[in-house]
Amino acid sequence: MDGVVDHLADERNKAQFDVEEMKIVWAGSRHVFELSDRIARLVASDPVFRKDNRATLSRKDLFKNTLRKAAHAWKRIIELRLSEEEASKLRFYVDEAAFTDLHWGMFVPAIKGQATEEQQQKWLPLAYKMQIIGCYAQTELGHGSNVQGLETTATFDPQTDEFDIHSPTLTSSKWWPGGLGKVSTHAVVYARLITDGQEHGVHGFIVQLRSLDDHLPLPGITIGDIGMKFGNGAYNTMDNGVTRNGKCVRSNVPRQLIYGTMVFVRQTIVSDASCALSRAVCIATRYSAVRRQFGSQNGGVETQVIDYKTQQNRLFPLLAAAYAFRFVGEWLKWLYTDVTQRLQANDFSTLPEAHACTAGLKSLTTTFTADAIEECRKLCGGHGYLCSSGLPELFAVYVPACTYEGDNVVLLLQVARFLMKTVSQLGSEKKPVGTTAYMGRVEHLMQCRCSVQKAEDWLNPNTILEAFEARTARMSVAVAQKLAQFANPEEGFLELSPNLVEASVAHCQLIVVSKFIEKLQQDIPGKGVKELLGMLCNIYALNILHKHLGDFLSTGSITPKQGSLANDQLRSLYSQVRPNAIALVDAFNYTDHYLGSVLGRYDGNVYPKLYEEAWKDPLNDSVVPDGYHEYIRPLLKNQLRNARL
Ligand SMILES: CCCCCCCC/C=C\C/C=C/C(=O)SCCNC(=O)CCNC(=O)[C@H](O)C(C)(C)COP(=O)(O)OP(=O)(O)OC[C@H]1O[C@@H](n2cnc3c(N)ncnc32)[C@H](O)[C@@H]1OP(=O)(O)O
Ligand SMILES: Cc1cc2nc3c(=O)[nH]c(=O)nc-3n(C[C@H](O)[C@H](O)[C@H](O)COP(=O)(O)OP(=O)(O)OC[C@H]3O[C@@H](n4cnc5c(N)ncnc54)[C@H](O)[C@@H]3O)c2cc1C
Repeated sequence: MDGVVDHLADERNKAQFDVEEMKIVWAGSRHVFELSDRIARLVASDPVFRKDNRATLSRKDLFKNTLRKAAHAWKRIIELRLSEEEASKLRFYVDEAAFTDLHWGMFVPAIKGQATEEQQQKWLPLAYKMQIIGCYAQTELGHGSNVQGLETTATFDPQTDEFDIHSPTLTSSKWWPGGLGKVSTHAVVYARLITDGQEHGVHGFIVQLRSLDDHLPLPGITIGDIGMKFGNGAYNTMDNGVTRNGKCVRSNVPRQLIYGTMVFVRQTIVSDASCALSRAVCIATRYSAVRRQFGSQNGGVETQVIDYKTQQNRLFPLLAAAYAFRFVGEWLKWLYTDVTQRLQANDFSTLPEAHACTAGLKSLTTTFTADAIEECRKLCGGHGYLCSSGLPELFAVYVPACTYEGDNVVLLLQVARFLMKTVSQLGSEKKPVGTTAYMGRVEHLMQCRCSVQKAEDWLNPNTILEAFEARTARMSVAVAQKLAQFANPEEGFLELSPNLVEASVAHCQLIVVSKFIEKLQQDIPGKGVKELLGMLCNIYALNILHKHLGDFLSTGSITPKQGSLANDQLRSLYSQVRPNAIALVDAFNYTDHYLGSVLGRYDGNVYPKLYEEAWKDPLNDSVVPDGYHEYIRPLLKNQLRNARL
């Protein structure tokens, strides 16, 4: 900030905690912080990675520019001999949806997780050196959610020792896979395995799509892009593809791990939610401190909009959620690593829980984040609607996360199946463990009474936890009892699916709250850091309680009076967080390049930069617009004539 006026300096001076230590907590470790900081600056200082022109480029120019960036990123990775961790951070800070996301994020993990040793030895070195580029081709035009309903077939021909991959219908065309449309040379294709005329369910196959010499599709394969997607710029940097296949390569697949790549990616999506959410919150918080409206007396300064309680009531729960998702993401990563190690030892016991947690938390965090980005746009008033605020593009790029890698409702129904199974086993030998361990105390949770008598009582983590556990246990048991009344359980499941989804949401919210509370039990150094995190944890929990008051009241988990006291406590917490708000978003350590927002600039110098940015629009290249002579002038002349008549 040398030589630059910091318009947010007063705000930064108000902070009551050690921001540098908070940065380490946010990053996860000092090592990750230092690495991220170094790579973020490297990307920000490289002109090839500029992204301020995305909204105005045509689809073709946008796409070519993405290819250029991806090639440049790879060049820098090789030149600088970056490690896998550094390379993945570099792609993260380049911040542009591209085929590389699918190559590194799904193709490589699918081979690592599902291919045999021999197949891995053949394909992984090629993929690691980007001598082949891969994608994940599961979804078809006719089926996405229902994976068992995929139509593409893979028929083994013993004579040639090959699999014939065939899309027999229009609806069996692979439709959506990122990178497939224009770039990928290979794909992991999901298809129904047929041997000796017998079907064996859906399996993954590594398929070569394009020639490595001239990039033309191999014989029998038709490929293209599926067309423009939501938002200008945004996800249109990605080629999402359609193929219809002819022939191809080899098999792999240990049966239980077919869905493993989805578990892996859902886990990464939870961490990613905290990134997208924190980014939107950082923009809205900084701008809310800069923006002033009303409240001036005797010509004095007006009120910063961040000081309005309504602004705090909308913004601070989002800030708290960014931290909450960060910590639950850390925990989920641990859970995923643990289940992977167990699977390698043929221990499948924790797979259902890992599936339920990744599916449920993916759903919860992406739904919340997509809504929150839109809320941040509104929190920035009119200027939030400008592309230069960074928020429209962030929303357009982020919102499909509610759909890809499993539609969020479909995923919650998976959690519901897991919950109902857990409830049905209560009282049996099989004791609930892990995230459902609280169900083991179901008798207590069904009748316990919340002890809160005054607002401060809501600051006790055990009180919060018990209220959340009682709410979830009671909702789950109630829907399980209703299900038991149906002669056909599947029919009951369909009929009661809205209730089941609500119970799943409650269960997932409980996981997030409990993991935040567990985080606070760790040793966290730095003046005031733990105190601030404690406030955010309480805001996250009490805001959910407030928003879902109906659940807590209808299950009798709390009384109306206790609900009202929770709200009083929330207001008090907002006042305590207020002086720390700017420092709490500074702790995300985002560069202005990564934020990509005039409103969220670190120095708060919003107005001159907004003005400057507006003049850069191509429409302002000429004072009189193209089209004046064809369309405006004749109109004006006609009006003149009409007026004379
Ligand atoms: C590091 C960088 C990361 C980069 C990330 C880049 C992101 C880029 C952006 C976009 C990429 C997007 C990619 C995609 O979208 S890929 C396509 C994703 N598709 C889906 O997610 C489809 C969703 N559908 C399903 O997952 C399933 O089919 C289903 C679970 C909804 C339906 O299953 P069901 O009807 O129950 O039947 P099954 O026979 O299929 O299941 C039986 C049994 O298996 C359990 N189970 C299901 N899924 C899993 C799983 N993933 N893991 C473990 N177990 C699973 C299921 O619960 C049943 O169990 P049971 O009740 O005990 O029998
Ligand atoms: C940007 C983007 C990138 C993608 N990238 C890839 C990729 O790389 N590779 C790939 O293979 N796929 C990819 N996909 C596809 C994606 O995985 C699917 O679109 C997703 O899984 C949802 O499936 P669907 O489209 O079949 O939705 P549908 O299942 O058709 O959903 C339509 C509606 O029906 C509801 N619904 C469906 N089933 C049920 C049920 N059982 N009970 C209640 N409601 C139900 C859903 O909630 C939703 O409201 C991508 C999609 C997008 C948007």
